Amino acid sequence: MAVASGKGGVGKSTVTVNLAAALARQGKKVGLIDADIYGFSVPDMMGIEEAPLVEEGEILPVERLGVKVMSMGFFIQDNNPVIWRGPMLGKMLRQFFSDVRWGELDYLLLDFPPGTGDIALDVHQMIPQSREIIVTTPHATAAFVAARAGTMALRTEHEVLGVVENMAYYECSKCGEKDFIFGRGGGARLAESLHTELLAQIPLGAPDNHPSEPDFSPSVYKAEATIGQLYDELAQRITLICEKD
Ligand SMILES: Nc1ncnc2c1ncn2[C@@H]1O[C@H](COP(=O)(O)OP(=O)(O)OP(=O)(O)O)[C@@H](O)[C@H]1O
Repeated sequence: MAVASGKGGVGKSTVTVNLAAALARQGKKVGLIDADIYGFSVPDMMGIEEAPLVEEGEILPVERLGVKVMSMGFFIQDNNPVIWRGPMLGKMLRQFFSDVRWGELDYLLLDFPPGTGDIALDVHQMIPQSREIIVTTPHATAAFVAARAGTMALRTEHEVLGVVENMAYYECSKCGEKDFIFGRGGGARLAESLHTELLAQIPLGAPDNHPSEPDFSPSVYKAEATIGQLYDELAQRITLICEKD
């Protein structure tokens, strides 16, 4: 299941790690590939500091919050940039499928790089049966650019499961009033243009986590938080769609 976006910075990685954690909370066996090879951020978002172990020539994914994670970030020292051309990226990604001991999984999530570049195309060709979730903000431009990522999925005959509108609104903690800071309706319009569903609207808000907590994951909302519950509902909707087939 690939998570894609048009523009960068709309929260695609945040949605991927939280959806993965929510699926794991439901007892699903979940893997996550950080396929954003230039802009990897999943290890940092999940607070993973350890490197994966290698056993009998296979890489063991790092497990966090019940999610098995693999990222280019595990093989890069000191936050150095990845300076590779397209074919190398595809090769690396292929290794994430072939040389990693995933074990049995119910869901393997892929955090795509933004846009419709080499990696997105590689994955489309590598796993033709993959399904896709498109993340956008409510802003008209973000939704317009995201439509291209959605159209790419449709052209490569990937099923689009639906749209997640992130940063949909800000809810005042005192009066509960919703403020639609980035505009309204981008997610719904995008879903309509792709003939799919608007799966969730996630508001603005930082996770309430502290480094002293065990398994500290800076970008993962707790299950009991309002946004954590929205991710649980998103995970339920997705399992309903996927498991009815
Ligand atoms: N609902 C939200 N509320 C508040 N901050 C958010 C929310 N969603 C994402 N963010 C923050 O916005 C920033 C961008 O998010 P993220 O890295 O997930 O976006 P992205 O689309 O994956 O970016 P890129 O395309 O550059 O990889 C991060 O700092 C993240 O913590």
